[in-house]
Amino acid sequence: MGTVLLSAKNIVRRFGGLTAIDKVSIDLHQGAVHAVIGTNGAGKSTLVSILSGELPPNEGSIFMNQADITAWPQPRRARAGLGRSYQRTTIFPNLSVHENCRLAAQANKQKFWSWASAAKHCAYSNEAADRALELAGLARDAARIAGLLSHGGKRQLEIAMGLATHPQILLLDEPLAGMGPEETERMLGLLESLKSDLAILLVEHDMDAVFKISDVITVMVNGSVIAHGEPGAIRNDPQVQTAYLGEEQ
Ligand SMILES: Nc1ncnc2c1ncn2[C@@H]1O[C@H](COP(=O)(O)OP(=O)(O)OP(=O)(O)O)[C@@H](O)[C@H]1O
Repeated sequence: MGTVLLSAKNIVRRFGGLTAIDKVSIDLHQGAVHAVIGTNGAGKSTLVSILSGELPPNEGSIFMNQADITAWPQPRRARAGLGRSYQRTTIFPNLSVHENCRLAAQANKQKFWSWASAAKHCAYSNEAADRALELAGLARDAARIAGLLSHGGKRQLEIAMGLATHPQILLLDEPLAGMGPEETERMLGLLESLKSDLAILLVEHDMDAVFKISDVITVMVNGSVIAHGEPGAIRNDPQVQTAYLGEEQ
């Protein structure tokens, strides 16, 4: 695995009396898909929100390329190369696929003079959108109205919108939710093709997909990490089998 691009150390997050994240540490490496799995309510989405900067941790630190970004708000992290996709679809359904990507690129690169120029004339964001659609396998759908894409196509578009911001790190929260087998295969192929340049964090309930695509897996139960390692080791870990995989079977 490549360099550590994002590192979180001893993260704690409480909601009132509930400790949703309890001293969780995680390193995301370039060229690797790092899955975080766990039972419902284990704290996976909370962890993603803390890494992306949408929620502050109560304790712990987050580093990106060795800079301490714990106090950075979400837009600053995004500009520095931290992209995320969401559990719910977040596209603009009435705009074209290309326009969605262009706006994502433009929003991430706001300059004070951009208020005065029409977005469609912005060369930077047009190029970023072209590149993202090419990478995400959506170039042929650029002119289609986003709301008319299939469910899988919309999830692909969300990844393309993330890519339009030129991320180094991509945080994906259940990108396979609601997908059929063919769409899942396509998405896994896409993640595989993207991963050499990126560090990818994948929160996902589809265990077949997780074990197929991940280089490293972290298993969470009730806010704590109970195991961390390569897929083979995780599959055979008795504690994981009891706490989580056994429950699935
Ligand atoms: N904003 C909030 N306010 C209060 N409690 C919250 C909030 N967000 C999450 N929680 C609680 O924190 C715990 C962790 O939730 P989280 O959504 O991170 O789990 P998860 O592992 O992503 O679950 P799932 O797999 O069901 O999406 C849960 O008990 C949840 O109810």
